[in-house]
Amino acid sequence: MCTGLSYTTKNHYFGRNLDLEFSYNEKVTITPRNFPFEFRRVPPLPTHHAIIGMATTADGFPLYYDGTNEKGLSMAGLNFPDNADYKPEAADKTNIAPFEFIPWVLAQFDTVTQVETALTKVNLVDIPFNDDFPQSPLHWIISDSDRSLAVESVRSGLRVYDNPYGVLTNNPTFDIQSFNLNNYMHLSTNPPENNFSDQLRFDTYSRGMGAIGLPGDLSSASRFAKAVFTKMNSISGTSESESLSQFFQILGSVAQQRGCVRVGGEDSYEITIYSSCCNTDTGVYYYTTYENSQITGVDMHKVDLDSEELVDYPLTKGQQIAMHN
Ligand SMILES: C[C@H](CCC(=O)NCCS(=O)(=O)O)[C@H]1CC[C@H]2[C@@H]3[C@H](O)C[C@@H]4C[C@H](O)CC[C@]4(C)[C@H]3C[C@H](O)[C@]12C
Repeated sequence: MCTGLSYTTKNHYFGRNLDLEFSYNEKVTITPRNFPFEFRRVPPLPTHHAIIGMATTADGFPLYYDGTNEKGLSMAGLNFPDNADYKPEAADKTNIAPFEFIPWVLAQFDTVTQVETALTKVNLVDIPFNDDFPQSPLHWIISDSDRSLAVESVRSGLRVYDNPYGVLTNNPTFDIQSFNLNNYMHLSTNPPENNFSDQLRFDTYSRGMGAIGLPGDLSSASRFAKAVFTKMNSISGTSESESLSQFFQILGSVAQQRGCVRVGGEDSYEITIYSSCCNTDTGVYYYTTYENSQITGVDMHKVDLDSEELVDYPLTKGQQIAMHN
């Protein structure tokens, strides 16, 4: 399971939790403007926008999980098992393989609205990267500082939804996730009032009772409701420290602790492998990992963005403890 998030204070921030039981050796990866992007079915992009994000590089190609370009456009792929349905090549369409989708979008577009127009021609074609990296069932959140989309290639075709929450988790499809929120409209950040019966007296014995009923389990439908509630009610100052802290707190509200979600075998548990938060205005990509609560940052503008070579930074994974004595 995963959770993607877009959040605006003075600057715009975009990131995600990556929840999985193993790692593909992902690194913070910068693709500079002259890295030659080649695609399977559409023309290459020898020059393009620079990108920073989390990726596994294979055969020299950056397989992005999430990323932001130098114009502030961002995109993340999240698991979408049994619903993702990629198509055969179509002659009248722009045929993009799923693993190319993030690079193809971030390489050339500046805004969500531009992407939305381009998506009317896009066909997510069923071409895997190679035998070592078979097809992933994904859907995507695409955001800028103004708006977000959810993009899903399902049996009935490519579905592009306006995403007013700036949140994406996993199954079910985005229309059902949105509909489910109707069940939570009674939740409040204020103390509850007695609508139960005027013949009974109740005691608001604890703070937070207005949101009793907000799910706390780790299923994707529950994480969606929880992340939307937390984000929509989120209040923070506008400094970098306050904004970043709030962003990681929202992601923390739906993080996965080892032991709570068993997958497959005896000792296999899904955990939040990393949480990321990119300041999309400054191009600084911040992350924490399961065992490294200290925020680590990479500034895309500190490398030569006109070069042709990928630059990557292995994750700092152990705790960085600041001792007082
Ligand atoms: C599984 C990851 C999403 C996290 C998530 O939702 N996990 C929940 C798993 S489950 O529902 O509970 O089973 C996704 C996000 C990005 C994906 C990766 C990126 O798409 C980049 C490449 C793409 C290649 O086709 C496959 C390997 C891969 C390296 C992908 C592996 C995997 O599918 C990733 C890492």
